[in-house]
Amino acid sequence: MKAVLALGSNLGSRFETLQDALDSLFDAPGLDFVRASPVYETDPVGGPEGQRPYLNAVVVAETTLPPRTLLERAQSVENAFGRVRVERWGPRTLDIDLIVVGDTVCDDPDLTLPHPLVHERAFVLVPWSQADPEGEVPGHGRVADLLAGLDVEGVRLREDLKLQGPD
Ligand SMILES: Nc1ncnc2c1ncn2[C@@H]1O[C@H](COP(=O)(O)OP(=O)(O)OP(=O)(O)O)[C@@H](O)[C@H]1O
Ligand SMILES: Nc1nc2c(c(=O)[nH]1)N=C(CO)CN2
Repeated sequence: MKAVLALGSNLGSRFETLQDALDSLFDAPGLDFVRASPVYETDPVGGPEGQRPYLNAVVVAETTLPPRTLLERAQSVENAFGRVRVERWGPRTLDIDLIVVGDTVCDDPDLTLPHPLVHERAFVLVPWSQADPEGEVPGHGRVADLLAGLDVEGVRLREDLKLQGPD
């Protein structure tokens, strides 16, 4: 089944972190790379004032893994790359969200699918629509239609940055 994962970083070497995270996600069996979106520089949504912009991208994959196993994989990659020792409890350099996993719908606090905020997040929907123009959010409809109602001004293509498929 198809899995769509969203990657974000707003601290440290943001692009390097995204590329390393992508490579690690596909380092073990059960998850096959299909396509990475372009990279976008995006205004932070929510959170504390004065944050740096994020780099965001979306990865489309095929998986045989159950959604929870995929979440564990994503979390272990987050833990491997996701913290810098700037300060204790310092902010994360990497966030990986599961956006959709096939047509799985679940409403557990540990794993909500589709991701509960995807339909309002231009920083996910813009890259997703580029990587997968036919994408759909179960229960919400086509990515392209969801995007039509959103303000995309804070989401800027970084043509100079391109994620490679996993080594
Ligand atoms: N679809 C999902 N993808 C990733 N994590 C999820 C999902 N649904 C629920 N979670 C849970 O959310 C928690 C992650 O919280 P975290 O602090 O990373 O939120 P966040 O990524 O900062 O915020 P947001 O959820 O708004 O993107 C994890 O404990 C995880 O179990
Ligand atoms: N632009 C942008 N804003 C965010 C992001 C993100 O990835 N990009 N992630 C968040 C928590 O998951 C909160 N806000």
